Amino acid sequence: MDNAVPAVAATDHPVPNDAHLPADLRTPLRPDAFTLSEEEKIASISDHFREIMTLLGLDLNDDSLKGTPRRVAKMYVHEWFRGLNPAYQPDVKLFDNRYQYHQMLVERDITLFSCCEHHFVPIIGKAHVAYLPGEHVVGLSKLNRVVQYYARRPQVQERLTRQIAEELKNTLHTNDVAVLIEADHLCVMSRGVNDTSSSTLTAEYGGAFDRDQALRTEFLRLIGK
Ligand SMILES: Nc1nc2c(ncn2[C@@H]2O[C@H](COP(=O)(O)OP(=O)(O)OP(=O)(O)O)[C@@H](O)[C@H]2O)c(=O)[nH]1
Ligand SMILES: [Zn+2]
Repeated sequence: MDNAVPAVAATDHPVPNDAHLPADLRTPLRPDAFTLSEEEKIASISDHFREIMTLLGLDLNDDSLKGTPRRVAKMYVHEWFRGLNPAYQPDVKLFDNRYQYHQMLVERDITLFSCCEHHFVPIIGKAHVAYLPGEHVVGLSKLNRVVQYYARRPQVQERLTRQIAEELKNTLHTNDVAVLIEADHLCVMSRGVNDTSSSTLTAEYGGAFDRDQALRTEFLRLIGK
């Protein structure tokens, strides 16, 4: 269950997030990012969100509104931004490639829900990932979990794309990885330019996908591009 919350405090995992990624790909975090427990973060975010609602002029005594600050705080910590907490880093299991399957494996149309770090509104789309198996194959759902872990943070699409690709290279022990993301940014659709028809595509190609145009073309064909 993606949204299940393990009974651990953030302080149980005081390792810096993304330490295994190249420095330019790490989500910018404060050194004290993991000193508060999840419950302490929820309590404090809730207080601050109550203040925002009050400043907007809303009456927090209203039956429908009074639970909103804590609702939003829980949503931020447990759902939208759970990927900031290394406790939720997926445990990716590899299996021996007993079948000697060495062609491309594509996991396409992975549901992607993220949040624009400039406006804190949703980014909604799909990720398509592919790799060339060597000695090992990966459990399929783990590809979706890696996408979701990095998506559930304040993001820009370019960094998200490269974080997923880098993580897959590390865990699958191969550079032969492709990631393509197509997404709608609510900051573009619902405000600012108010464009509801444009969408954003980003791609990262590693190893053979970078070198071999035919392989890239095949990947794009398999995901329907
Ligand atoms: N490169 C990139 N830009 C993004 C992403 N998400 C949002 N943005 C852009 O971030 C930019 C922030 O620009 P600003 O000019 O500071 O913000 P703004 O005044 O709200 O800009 P407008 O959206 O044009 O109204 C905007 O152009 C957004 O479209 C993303 O994933 N990648
Ligand atoms: Zn935005």
